[in-house]
Amino acid sequence: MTKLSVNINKIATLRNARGGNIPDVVQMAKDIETFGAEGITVHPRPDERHITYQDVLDLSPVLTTEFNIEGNPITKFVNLVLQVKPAQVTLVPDDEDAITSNAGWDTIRYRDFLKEVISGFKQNGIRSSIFVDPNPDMVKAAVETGTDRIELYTEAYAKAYANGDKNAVKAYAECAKIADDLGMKVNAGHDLSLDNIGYFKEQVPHLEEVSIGHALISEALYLGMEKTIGEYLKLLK
Ligand SMILES: CC(=O)[C@@H](O)[C@H](O)COP(=O)(O)O
Ligand SMILES: NCC(=O)COP(=O)(O)O
Repeated sequence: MTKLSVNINKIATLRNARGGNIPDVVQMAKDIETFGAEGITVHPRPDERHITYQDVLDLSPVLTTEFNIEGNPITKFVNLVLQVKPAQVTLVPDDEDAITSNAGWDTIRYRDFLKEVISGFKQNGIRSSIFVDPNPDMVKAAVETGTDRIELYTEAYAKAYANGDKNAVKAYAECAKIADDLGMKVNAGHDLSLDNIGYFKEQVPHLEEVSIGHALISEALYLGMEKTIGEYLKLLK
Protein backbone atom coordinates (compact mmCIF):
# COMPACT_ATOMS: atom_id res chain seq x y z
CA MET A 1 0.00 0.00 0.00
CA THR A 2 1.27 3.43 -0.91
CA LYS A 3 0.09 6.27 1.32
CA LEU A 4 -1.67 9.28 -0.16
CA SER A 5 -0.75 12.64 1.33
CA VAL A 6 -2.91 15.44 -0.06
CA ASN A 7 -1.14 18.72 -0.76
CA ILE A 8 -3.57 21.51 0.16
CA ASN A 9 -1.59 24.47 -1.21
CA LYS A 10 -4.20 25.13 -3.88
CA ILE A 11 -7.04 25.28 -1.34
CA ALA A 12 -5.12 28.17 0.21
CA THR A 13 -4.60 29.77 -3.22
CA LEU A 14 -8.37 29.91 -3.67
CA ARG A 15 -8.95 31.25 -0.16
CA ASN A 16 -6.29 33.95 -0.58
CA ALA A 17 -7.92 35.19 -3.79
CA ARG A 18 -10.72 36.85 -1.74
CA GLY A 19 -8.93 37.54 1.53
CA GLY A 20 -11.58 35.81 3.66
CA ASN A 21 -11.73 32.25 4.93
CA ILE A 22 -13.54 30.48 2.06
CA PRO A 23 -12.60 27.74 1.54
CA ASP A 24 -11.55 27.06 5.12
CA VAL A 25 -8.12 25.44 4.80
CA VAL A 26 -8.12 23.84 8.24
CA GLN A 27 -11.65 22.42 7.91
CA MET A 28 -10.83 21.16 4.41
CA ALA A 29 -7.73 19.38 5.71
CA LYS A 30 -9.80 17.71 8.44
CA ASP A 31 -12.40 16.64 5.86
CA ILE A 32 -9.70 15.31 3.52
CA GLU A 33 -8.49 13.14 6.41
CA THR A 34 -12.05 11.96 7.05
CA PHE A 35 -12.37 11.03 3.37
CA GLY A 36 -9.41 8.67 3.79
CA ALA A 37 -6.22 10.54 2.95
CA GLU A 38 -3.31 9.31 5.01
CA GLY A 39 -1.45 12.58 5.22
CA ILE A 40 -1.63 16.32 4.65
CA THR A 41 1.18 18.10 2.80
CA VAL A 42 1.84 21.84 2.71
CA HIS A 43 4.59 23.85 1.07
CA PRO A 44 4.72 27.28 2.70
CA ARG A 45 6.67 29.48 0.29
CA PRO A 46 8.59 32.55 1.47
CA ASP A 47 6.01 34.92 -0.08
CA GLU A 48 3.17 32.91 1.55
CA ARG A 49 1.23 33.07 -1.69
CA HIS A 50 -0.78 30.01 -0.75
CA ILE A 51 -0.16 28.24 2.57
CA THR A 52 0.89 30.81 5.17
CA TYR A 53 3.16 30.19 8.14
CA GLN A 54 0.07 30.81 10.32
CA ASP A 55 -1.81 28.07 8.42
CA VAL A 56 0.96 25.63 9.33
CA LEU A 57 0.61 26.57 13.01
CA ASP A 58 -3.20 26.26 12.82
CA LEU A 59 -3.15 22.91 11.05
CA SER A 60 -0.62 21.21 13.28
CA PRO A 61 -2.72 20.63 16.42
CA VAL A 62 -5.86 19.45 14.60
CA LEU A 63 -4.46 16.96 12.09
CA THR A 64 -4.81 13.29 12.91
CA THR A 65 -2.76 11.86 10.04
CA GLU A 66 0.86 12.52 9.06
CA PHE A 67 1.71 16.17 8.55
CA ASN A 68 4.36 16.72 5.85
CA ILE A 69 5.88 20.19 5.52
CA GLU A 70 7.85 20.88 2.35
CA GLY A 71 10.22 23.70 1.58
CA ASN A 72 13.65 25.10 1.08
CA PRO A 73 15.47 24.96 4.44
CA ILE A 74 16.05 28.69 4.85
CA THR A 75 16.28 29.76 8.51
CA LYS A 76 12.64 30.88 8.73
CA PHE A 77 11.46 27.53 7.38
CA VAL A 78 13.73 25.46 9.62
CA ASN A 79 12.49 27.36 12.70
CA LEU A 80 8.87 26.78 11.70
CA VAL A 81 9.43 23.05 11.25
CA LEU A 82 11.26 22.78 14.58
CA GLN A 83 8.38 24.59 16.29
CA VAL A 84 5.66 22.44 14.71
CA LYS A 85 7.52 19.11 14.76
CA PRO A 86 5.55 17.44 11.94
CA ALA A 87 5.86 13.73 11.16
CA GLN A 88 7.91 14.57 8.07
CA VAL A 89 9.81 17.45 6.52
CA THR A 90 10.56 17.35 2.80
CA LEU A 91 13.48 19.51 1.72
CA VAL A 92 13.16 21.11 -1.71
CA PRO A 93 15.84 23.31 -3.33
CA ASP A 94 13.45 25.81 -4.88
CA ASP A 95 14.29 29.46 -5.46
CA GLU A 96 12.27 32.09 -3.58
CA ASP A 97 10.52 33.22 -6.73
CA ALA A 98 10.00 29.79 -8.28
CA ILE A 99 6.46 29.35 -9.62
CA THR A 100 6.61 25.79 -8.35
CA SER A 101 9.29 23.24 -7.43
CA ASN A 102 11.41 22.72 -10.51
CA ALA A 103 14.47 20.60 -9.58
CA GLY A 104 15.76 18.04 -7.15
CA TRP A 105 18.79 18.47 -4.89
CA ASP A 106 22.34 18.08 -6.09
CA THR A 107 23.07 15.72 -3.20
CA ILE A 108 26.79 15.66 -3.93
CA ARG A 109 27.27 19.42 -3.88
CA TYR A 110 24.92 20.03 -0.93
CA ARG A 111 25.79 16.89 1.06
CA ASP A 112 27.28 18.66 4.09
CA PHE A 113 24.56 21.32 4.19
CA LEU A 114 21.80 18.72 4.01
CA LYS A 115 23.54 16.54 6.58
CA GLU A 116 23.58 19.38 9.08
CA VAL A 117 19.96 20.41 8.55
CA ILE A 118 18.71 16.81 8.63
CA SER A 119 20.63 16.09 11.81
CA GLY A 120 18.82 19.01 13.51
CA PHE A 121 15.46 17.57 12.44
CA LYS A 122 16.46 14.06 13.56
CA GLN A 123 17.36 15.34 17.04
CA ASN A 124 13.80 16.64 17.24
CA GLY A 125 12.22 13.37 16.12
CA ILE A 126 11.22 14.69 12.68
CA ARG A 127 11.55 12.33 9.72
CA SER A 128 13.34 13.82 6.70
CA SER A 129 12.84 13.36 3.01
CA ILE A 130 14.76 15.10 0.24
CA PHE A 131 13.43 15.94 -3.19
CA VAL A 132 15.59 14.40 -5.94
CA ASP A 133 15.51 13.93 -9.68
CA PRO A 134 15.38 10.33 -10.91
CA ASN A 135 19.17 10.26 -11.21
CA PRO A 136 20.97 7.22 -9.71
CA ASP A 137 24.03 9.32 -8.72
CA MET A 138 21.86 11.77 -6.76
CA VAL A 139 20.02 8.91 -5.06
CA LYS A 140 23.27 7.13 -4.13
CA ALA A 141 24.71 10.32 -2.65
CA ALA A 142 21.46 11.06 -0.79
CA VAL A 143 22.17 8.32 1.73
CA GLU A 144 25.22 10.22 2.95
CA THR A 145 23.03 13.12 4.08
CA GLY A 146 21.39 10.84 6.66
CA THR A 147 17.92 11.35 5.16
CA ASP A 148 15.25 8.78 5.98
CA ARG A 149 13.57 9.08 2.61
CA ILE A 150 13.88 10.52 -0.84
CA GLU A 151 11.02 12.06 -2.77
CA LEU A 152 11.34 11.34 -6.48
CA TYR A 153 10.46 14.45 -8.49
CA THR A 154 7.87 13.17 -10.95
CA GLU A 155 7.28 16.12 -13.30
CA ALA A 156 9.39 14.56 -16.07
CA TYR A 157 7.44 11.30 -15.78
CA ALA A 158 4.09 13.13 -15.85
CA LYS A 159 5.08 15.12 -18.95
CA ALA A 160 6.40 12.07 -20.80
CA TYR A 161 3.35 9.98 -19.88
CA ALA A 162 1.02 12.71 -21.17
CA ASN A 163 2.96 12.61 -24.45
CA GLY A 164 2.50 8.86 -24.73
CA ASP A 165 6.04 7.98 -23.61
CA LYS A 166 5.81 5.32 -20.91
CA ASN A 167 9.56 4.66 -20.83
CA ALA A 168 10.26 7.60 -18.55
CA VAL A 169 9.06 5.54 -15.62
CA LYS A 170 12.09 3.24 -15.88
CA ALA A 171 14.49 5.75 -14.32
CA TYR A 172 12.11 6.08 -11.36
CA ALA A 173 11.87 2.31 -10.90
CA GLU A 174 15.68 2.05 -10.97
CA CYS A 175 16.12 4.89 -8.45
CA ALA A 176 13.50 3.41 -6.14
CA LYS A 177 15.40 0.09 -6.13
CA ILE A 178 18.69 1.87 -5.38
CA ALA A 179 17.11 3.83 -2.52
CA ASP A 180 15.61 0.68 -1.05
CA ASP A 181 18.95 -1.17 -1.27
CA LEU A 182 20.57 1.73 0.57
CA GLY A 183 17.91 1.67 3.32
CA MET A 184 16.00 4.82 2.33
CA LYS A 185 12.23 4.82 1.88
CA VAL A 186 10.74 6.23 -1.30
CA ASN A 187 8.17 9.00 -1.70
CA ALA A 188 7.18 10.61 -4.99
CA GLY A 189 5.41 13.72 -6.12
CA HIS A 190 4.78 16.59 -8.52
CA ASP A 191 2.17 16.54 -11.26
CA LEU A 192 0.93 13.09 -10.36
CA SER A 193 -2.73 12.72 -11.30
CA LEU A 194 -5.61 10.29 -11.73
CA ASP A 195 -4.36 9.82 -15.27
CA ASN A 196 -0.73 8.88 -14.56
CA ILE A 197 -0.64 7.53 -10.98
CA GLY A 198 -1.84 3.99 -11.80
CA TYR A 199 1.01 3.22 -14.18
CA PHE A 200 3.56 4.83 -11.85
CA LYS A 201 2.37 2.73 -8.90
CA GLU A 202 2.41 -0.42 -11.07
CA GLN A 203 5.98 0.14 -12.30
CA VAL A 204 7.81 1.71 -9.37
CA PRO A 205 8.59 -0.60 -6.44
CA HIS A 206 8.90 0.37 -2.76
CA LEU A 207 6.62 3.39 -3.14
CA GLU A 208 5.88 4.43 0.43
CA GLU A 209 4.00 7.69 -0.13
CA VAL A 210 2.84 10.03 -2.86
CA SER A 211 1.94 13.66 -2.22
CA ILE A 212 -0.50 15.09 -4.73
CA GLY A 213 -1.99 18.57 -4.90
CA HIS A 214 -2.41 20.50 -8.12
CA ALA A 215 -4.08 17.77 -10.16
CA LEU A 216 -6.03 16.30 -7.25
CA ILE A 217 -7.62 19.63 -6.34
CA SER A 218 -8.40 20.33 -10.01
CA GLU A 219 -9.92 16.86 -10.40
CA ALA A 220 -12.00 17.42 -7.26
CA LEU A 221 -13.40 20.59 -8.87
CA TYR A 222 -14.38 18.69 -12.00
CA LEU A 223 -15.82 15.75 -10.10
CA GLY A 224 -17.84 18.03 -7.83
CA MET A 225 -19.06 20.54 -10.42
CA GLU A 226 -22.13 18.64 -11.66
CA LYS A 227 -23.43 18.02 -8.14
CA THR A 228 -22.86 21.65 -7.15
CA ILE A 229 -24.67 23.03 -10.19
CA GLY A 230 -27.55 20.66 -9.46
CA GLU A 231 -27.81 22.04 -5.91
CA TYR A 232 -27.99 25.63 -7.25
CA LEU A 233 -30.58 24.74 -9.86
CA LYS A 234 -32.80 23.16 -7.16
CA LEU A 235 -32.73 26.45 -5.21
CA LEU A 236 -33.36 28.58 -8.29
CA LYS A 237 -36.54 26.79 -9.45
C1 LIG B 1 7.83 19.65 -3.73
C2 LIG B 1 6.89 19.60 -4.81
O1 LIG B 1 6.94 18.81 -5.61
C3 LIG B 1 5.85 20.53 -5.11
O2 LIG B 1 4.98 19.94 -5.95
C4 LIG B 1 5.19 21.45 -4.26
O3 LIG B 1 4.94 21.12 -2.99
C5 LIG B 1 4.07 22.13 -4.95
O4 LIG B 1 4.19 23.45 -4.68
P1 LIG B 1 3.23 24.51 -5.34
O5 LIG B 1 1.86 24.16 -4.86
O6 LIG B 1 3.71 25.80 -4.80
O7 LIG B 1 3.34 24.38 -6.81
N1 LIG C 1 5.53 16.84 -3.09
C1 LIG C 1 4.67 17.04 -4.20
C2 LIG C 1 3.42 17.65 -3.78
O1 LIG C 1 3.20 17.87 -2.61
C3 LIG C 1 2.35 17.97 -4.74
O2 LIG C 1 2.79 18.35 -5.98
P1 LIG C 1 1.67 18.70 -7.07
O3 LIG C 1 0.72 17.52 -7.13
O4 LIG C 1 0.94 19.91 -6.57
O5 LIG C 1 2.40 18.90 -8.35
